[in-house]
Amino acid sequence: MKIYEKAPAKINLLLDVLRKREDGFHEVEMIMTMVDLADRLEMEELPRDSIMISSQAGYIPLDEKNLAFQAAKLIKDRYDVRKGVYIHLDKKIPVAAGLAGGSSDAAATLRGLNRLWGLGISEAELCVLGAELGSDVPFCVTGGTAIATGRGEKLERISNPPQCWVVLAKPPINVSTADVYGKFRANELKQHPSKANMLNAISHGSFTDICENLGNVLETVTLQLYPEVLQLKESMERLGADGVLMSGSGPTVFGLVSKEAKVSRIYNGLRGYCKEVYVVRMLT
Ligand SMILES: C[C@](O)(CO)[C@H](O)COP(=O)(O)OP(=O)(O)OC[C@H]1O[C@@H](n2ccc(N)nc2=O)[C@H](O)[C@@H]1O
Ligand SMILES: Nc1ncnc2c1ncn2[C@@H]1O[C@H](COP(=O)(O)OP(=O)(O)OP(=O)(O)O)[C@@H](O)[C@H]1O
Repeated sequence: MKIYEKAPAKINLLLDVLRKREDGFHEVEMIMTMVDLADRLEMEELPRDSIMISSQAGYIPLDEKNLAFQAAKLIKDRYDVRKGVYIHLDKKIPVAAGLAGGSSDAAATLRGLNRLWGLGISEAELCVLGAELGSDVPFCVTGGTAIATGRGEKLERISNPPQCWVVLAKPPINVSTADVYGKFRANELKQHPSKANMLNAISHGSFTDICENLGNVLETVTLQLYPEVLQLKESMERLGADGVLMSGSGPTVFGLVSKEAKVSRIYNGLRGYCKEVYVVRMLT
């Protein structure tokens, strides 16, 4: 039997860091949602007890370093499954982009193998397993729109923001999440984004207020390290996006756009100097 799972990319509408914890992670407050740029995973049982990964993307690891491999191994070990699986990853989400591509593949693997092997694991338990693989994985298991706290693994589901266009642009640089958190200084922060205002905007379905209250404190690090990310933000604003923010630790910048008529102008303007530009919809 073959099964398929979609692994969508996430964006952070709000990302605040409260403090560094004793375990080295940071206590965060985030509001996350999904967009319809997605990897596609195909999973098929193997006649022997092993995990095999393939992908059309030549630039990701296909061994135990792959997050989908790690997810398959975790679920096999924890539930004592003595079966093998072949997983093909059709990568569409850019890698190391701040869009949780690897985390979403891991989450899709957990959901898919739960189905393929009929394990009957609850979504809450899949999230607990996911947290062992990475801070963004639990949110990728549930999807939707959520407030994420703790190191990102504690989730509270909220209503989806109103539908809009999302233009994603990734400059050709690789940003390490660990490096960005490592350089972040909470005590030097002048302003925190307002979670209350963003929640109010989402609950009222106010696109304008959502755009006004976007905020990501990790921009203080990534924009300093990589001025091209700041330039990309400025270009997107100049080209007419309604709200612009860096996603996660970057370097991808997203622009929220309400009117379809504006989208092609922004896309064409960015494509002049940025090769990786995507126009997608919010997943609602
Ligand atoms: C930037 C975000 O993508 C926003 O959604 C996440 O906070 C990061 O999620 P992630 O990539 O799944 O992160 P993990 O794989 O768990 O951690 C990578 C590294 O980022 C740092 N890290 C991550 C999450 C967190 N709350 N505090 C941290 O300090 C740690 O140094 C960790 O070693
Ligand atoms: N299935 C996978 N897809 C993409 N990258 C993977 C995968 N498995 C492991 N990796 C490795 O993980 C690293 C981060 O890739 P990923 O695309 O998940 O980053 P990201 O979008 O910045 O994630 P996040 O937003 O959660 O920080 C890369 O160095 C990549 O080689």
